[in-house]
Amino acid sequence: MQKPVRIAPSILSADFSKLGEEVRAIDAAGCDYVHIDVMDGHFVPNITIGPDVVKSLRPHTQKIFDVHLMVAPVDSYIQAFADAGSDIITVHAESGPHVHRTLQMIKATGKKAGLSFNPGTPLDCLDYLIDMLDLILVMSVNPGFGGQSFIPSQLKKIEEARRRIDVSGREIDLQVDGGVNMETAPQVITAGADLLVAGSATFKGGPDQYATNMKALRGES
Ligand SMILES: O=C(CO)[C@H](O)[C@H](O)COP(=O)(O)O
Repeated sequence: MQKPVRIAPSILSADFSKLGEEVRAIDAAGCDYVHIDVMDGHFVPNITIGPDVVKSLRPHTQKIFDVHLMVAPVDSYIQAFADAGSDIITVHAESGPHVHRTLQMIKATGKKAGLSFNPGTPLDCLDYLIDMLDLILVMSVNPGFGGQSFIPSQLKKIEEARRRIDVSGREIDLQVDGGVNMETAPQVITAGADLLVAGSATFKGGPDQYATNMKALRGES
Protein backbone atom coordinates (compact mmCIF):
# COMPACT_ATOMS: atom_id res chain seq x y z
CA MET A 1 0.00 0.00 0.00
CA GLN A 2 1.27 3.47 -0.88
CA LYS A 3 2.42 5.30 2.26
CA PRO A 4 2.24 9.06 2.91
CA VAL A 5 4.72 10.94 0.75
CA ARG A 6 8.12 11.34 2.38
CA ILE A 7 11.11 13.38 1.24
CA ALA A 8 14.73 12.25 1.20
CA PRO A 9 16.91 15.23 0.24
CA SER A 10 20.00 14.13 -1.67
CA ILE A 11 22.97 15.80 -0.01
CA LEU A 12 24.68 15.71 -3.39
CA SER A 13 23.15 19.17 -3.85
CA ALA A 14 24.22 20.44 -0.42
CA ASP A 15 27.17 22.72 0.21
CA PHE A 16 29.96 20.16 0.65
CA SER A 17 32.09 22.68 2.57
CA LYS A 18 29.61 22.47 5.48
CA LEU A 19 27.88 19.14 5.20
CA GLY A 20 27.17 18.72 8.92
CA GLU A 21 25.42 22.09 9.02
CA GLU A 22 23.44 21.21 5.88
CA VAL A 23 22.30 17.89 7.37
CA ARG A 24 21.14 19.69 10.52
CA ALA A 25 19.31 22.23 8.36
CA ILE A 26 17.33 19.64 6.37
CA ASP A 27 16.55 17.79 9.59
CA ALA A 28 15.19 21.00 11.16
CA ALA A 29 13.26 21.72 7.97
CA GLY A 30 11.42 18.40 8.26
CA CYS A 31 13.10 15.91 5.97
CA ASP A 32 12.13 12.29 6.46
CA TYR A 33 15.31 10.51 5.34
CA VAL A 34 18.78 11.83 4.49
CA HIS A 35 19.74 10.44 1.07
CA ILE A 36 23.47 9.91 0.68
CA ASP A 37 24.76 9.29 -2.84
CA VAL A 38 27.95 7.26 -2.94
CA MET A 39 29.63 7.23 -6.37
CA ASP A 40 32.76 5.33 -7.27
CA GLY A 41 33.94 6.78 -10.61
CA HIS A 42 33.50 3.33 -12.14
CA PHE A 43 29.86 2.29 -11.95
CA VAL A 44 29.01 5.96 -12.51
CA PRO A 45 31.20 8.73 -13.95
CA ASN A 46 31.53 10.71 -10.73
CA ILE A 47 33.18 10.31 -7.32
CA THR A 48 31.52 11.52 -4.15
CA ILE A 49 31.89 10.30 -0.61
CA GLY A 50 32.93 7.25 1.38
CA PRO A 51 32.06 5.64 4.71
CA ASP A 52 34.21 8.05 6.75
CA VAL A 53 32.04 10.95 5.63
CA VAL A 54 28.87 9.01 6.48
CA LYS A 55 30.33 8.30 9.92
CA SER A 56 31.22 11.95 10.46
CA LEU A 57 27.67 13.02 9.56
CA ARG A 58 25.98 10.49 11.82
CA PRO A 59 26.11 12.61 15.02
CA HIS A 60 24.39 15.51 13.25
CA THR A 61 20.92 13.94 13.00
CA GLN A 62 18.74 11.07 14.19
CA LYS A 63 17.01 10.89 10.78
CA ILE A 64 17.24 7.75 8.70
CA PHE A 65 20.44 7.53 6.67
CA ASP A 66 19.37 6.21 3.28
CA VAL A 67 22.63 5.31 1.56
CA HIS A 68 22.58 4.76 -2.19
CA LEU A 69 25.67 2.88 -3.33
CA MET A 70 26.46 3.53 -6.99
CA VAL A 71 29.42 1.24 -6.69
CA ALA A 72 30.55 -1.90 -8.54
CA PRO A 73 31.72 -4.30 -7.35
CA VAL A 74 29.98 -3.36 -4.11
CA ASP A 75 30.18 -6.33 -1.73
CA SER A 76 33.43 -5.36 -0.05
CA TYR A 77 31.99 -1.97 0.99
CA ILE A 78 28.73 -3.13 2.59
CA GLN A 79 30.08 -3.68 6.10
CA ALA A 80 31.92 -0.36 6.15
CA PHE A 81 28.77 1.57 5.26
CA ALA A 82 26.76 -0.40 7.81
CA ASP A 83 29.35 0.37 10.52
CA ALA A 84 29.38 4.05 9.49
CA GLY A 85 25.75 4.41 10.56
CA SER A 86 23.63 3.69 7.49
CA ASP A 87 20.05 2.64 8.20
CA ILE A 88 19.13 1.60 4.66
CA ILE A 89 21.72 0.41 2.16
CA THR A 90 20.64 0.42 -1.46
CA VAL A 91 22.62 -1.31 -4.18
CA HIS A 92 22.05 -1.53 -7.90
CA ALA A 93 20.52 -4.46 -9.74
CA GLU A 94 23.31 -3.87 -12.29
CA SER A 95 26.16 -3.78 -9.78
CA GLY A 96 27.18 -7.41 -10.20
CA PRO A 97 26.14 -10.94 -11.11
CA HIS A 98 25.32 -11.93 -7.52
CA VAL A 99 22.78 -9.38 -6.32
CA HIS A 100 21.02 -11.97 -4.17
CA ARG A 101 24.25 -12.52 -2.24
CA THR A 102 24.78 -8.77 -1.90
CA LEU A 103 21.28 -8.38 -0.43
CA GLN A 104 22.00 -11.27 1.95
CA MET A 105 25.13 -9.42 3.07
CA ILE A 106 23.15 -6.24 3.77
CA LYS A 107 20.54 -8.17 5.76
CA ALA A 108 23.32 -9.88 7.73
CA THR A 109 24.50 -6.46 8.95
CA GLY A 110 21.03 -5.85 10.41
CA LYS A 111 20.36 -2.92 8.08
CA LYS A 112 17.46 -2.45 5.69
CA ALA A 113 18.07 -3.41 2.08
CA GLY A 114 17.20 -1.48 -1.05
CA LEU A 115 17.50 -2.34 -4.73
CA SER A 116 17.91 0.31 -7.41
CA PHE A 117 17.14 0.15 -11.13
CA ASN A 118 18.76 2.32 -13.79
CA PRO A 119 16.39 3.78 -16.41
CA GLY A 120 17.25 1.05 -18.93
CA THR A 121 16.86 -1.88 -16.53
CA PRO A 122 13.62 -3.86 -16.27
CA LEU A 123 12.18 -4.93 -12.91
CA ASP A 124 12.15 -8.66 -13.75
CA CYS A 125 14.62 -9.71 -11.04
CA LEU A 126 12.07 -8.60 -8.43
CA ASP A 127 10.35 -11.95 -9.12
CA TYR A 128 13.17 -13.51 -7.09
CA LEU A 129 14.32 -10.67 -4.82
CA ILE A 130 11.31 -8.72 -3.59
CA ASP A 131 10.99 -10.79 -0.40
CA MET A 132 14.42 -9.50 0.68
CA LEU A 133 13.67 -5.82 0.13
CA ASP A 134 12.70 -2.87 2.30
CA LEU A 135 13.05 -0.31 -0.51
CA ILE A 136 12.85 -0.26 -4.30
CA LEU A 137 14.53 2.68 -6.03
CA VAL A 138 13.48 3.61 -9.55
CA MET A 139 16.14 5.89 -11.04
CA SER A 140 14.50 8.54 -13.18
CA VAL A 141 17.83 9.81 -14.51
CA ASN A 142 20.98 7.95 -15.44
CA PRO A 143 22.89 8.01 -12.15
CA GLY A 144 26.01 10.06 -11.65
CA PHE A 145 24.99 13.68 -11.33
CA GLY A 146 22.39 15.87 -9.70
CA GLY A 147 20.37 18.42 -11.63
CA GLN A 148 19.41 16.23 -14.61
CA SER A 149 16.00 16.13 -16.29
CA PHE A 150 13.41 13.54 -15.30
CA ILE A 151 13.01 10.71 -17.86
CA PRO A 152 9.23 10.36 -18.43
CA SER A 153 9.40 6.70 -19.52
CA GLN A 154 10.16 5.82 -15.89
CA LEU A 155 6.59 6.65 -14.84
CA LYS A 156 5.51 3.33 -16.32
CA LYS A 157 8.22 1.57 -14.31
CA ILE A 158 7.07 3.28 -11.11
CA GLU A 159 3.52 2.01 -11.78
CA GLU A 160 4.87 -1.49 -12.33
CA ALA A 161 6.93 -1.35 -9.13
CA ARG A 162 3.86 -0.18 -7.21
CA ARG A 163 1.86 -3.10 -8.57
CA ARG A 164 4.57 -5.57 -7.56
CA ILE A 165 4.87 -4.11 -4.05
CA ASP A 166 1.11 -4.23 -3.51
CA VAL A 167 0.92 -7.84 -4.73
CA SER A 168 3.77 -8.77 -2.37
CA GLY A 169 1.90 -7.38 0.63
CA ARG A 170 5.23 -6.26 2.05
CA GLU A 171 6.10 -2.89 3.63
CA ILE A 172 8.46 -1.64 0.93
CA ASP A 173 9.28 2.00 0.26
CA LEU A 174 8.94 2.95 -3.41
CA GLN A 175 11.60 5.57 -3.96
CA VAL A 176 12.17 7.66 -7.08
CA ASP A 177 15.40 9.56 -7.68
CA GLY A 178 16.41 12.04 -10.35
CA GLY A 179 14.82 15.19 -11.69
CA VAL A 180 12.12 15.15 -9.01
CA ASN A 181 10.89 18.73 -8.62
CA MET A 182 7.64 20.66 -8.10
CA GLU A 183 6.51 19.80 -11.67
CA THR A 184 7.40 16.10 -11.75
CA ALA A 185 6.61 15.19 -8.11
CA PRO A 186 2.82 15.04 -8.66
CA GLN A 187 3.29 12.62 -11.59
CA VAL A 188 5.69 10.45 -9.61
CA ILE A 189 3.29 10.30 -6.64
CA THR A 190 0.32 9.51 -8.89
CA ALA A 191 2.34 6.67 -10.43
CA GLY A 192 2.75 5.16 -6.95
CA ALA A 193 5.95 6.48 -5.38
CA ASP A 194 5.92 7.29 -1.67
CA LEU A 195 9.53 8.32 -1.08
CA LEU A 196 10.95 11.13 -3.21
CA VAL A 197 14.65 11.83 -3.48
CA ALA A 198 15.12 15.49 -4.27
CA GLY A 199 18.51 17.18 -4.42
CA SER A 200 18.27 20.35 -6.48
CA ALA A 201 14.61 20.88 -5.61
CA THR A 202 15.23 20.72 -1.85
CA PHE A 203 18.43 22.74 -1.65
CA LYS A 204 17.50 25.53 -4.06
CA GLY A 205 17.29 28.95 -2.46
CA GLY A 206 19.37 28.05 0.61
CA PRO A 207 18.44 26.91 4.12
CA ASP A 208 15.57 29.38 4.56
CA GLN A 209 13.78 27.63 1.69
CA TYR A 210 14.32 23.98 2.65
CA ALA A 211 11.08 23.57 4.60
CA THR A 212 9.02 25.35 1.94
CA ASN A 213 10.62 23.31 -0.82
CA MET A 214 9.91 19.98 0.90
CA LYS A 215 6.32 20.97 1.65
CA ALA A 216 5.80 21.82 -2.02
CA LEU A 217 7.27 18.47 -3.08
CA ARG A 218 4.85 16.68 -0.75
CA GLY A 219 2.01 18.64 -2.35
CA GLU A 220 1.26 20.48 0.91
CA SER A 221 1.37 24.00 -0.51
O1 LIG B 1 21.45 9.72 -7.41
C1 LIG B 1 21.51 10.80 -7.89
C2 LIG B 1 22.29 10.98 -9.14
O2 LIG B 1 22.84 9.77 -9.46
C3 LIG B 1 20.87 11.98 -7.23
O3 LIG B 1 20.30 11.56 -6.00
C4 LIG B 1 19.80 12.58 -8.04
O4 LIG B 1 20.20 12.88 -9.30
C5 LIG B 1 19.16 13.72 -7.30
O5 LIG B 1 19.47 14.91 -7.84
P1 LIG B 1 18.36 15.89 -8.41
O6 LIG B 1 17.22 15.86 -7.43
O7 LIG B 1 19.09 17.19 -8.43
O8 LIG B 1 17.96 15.37 -9.75
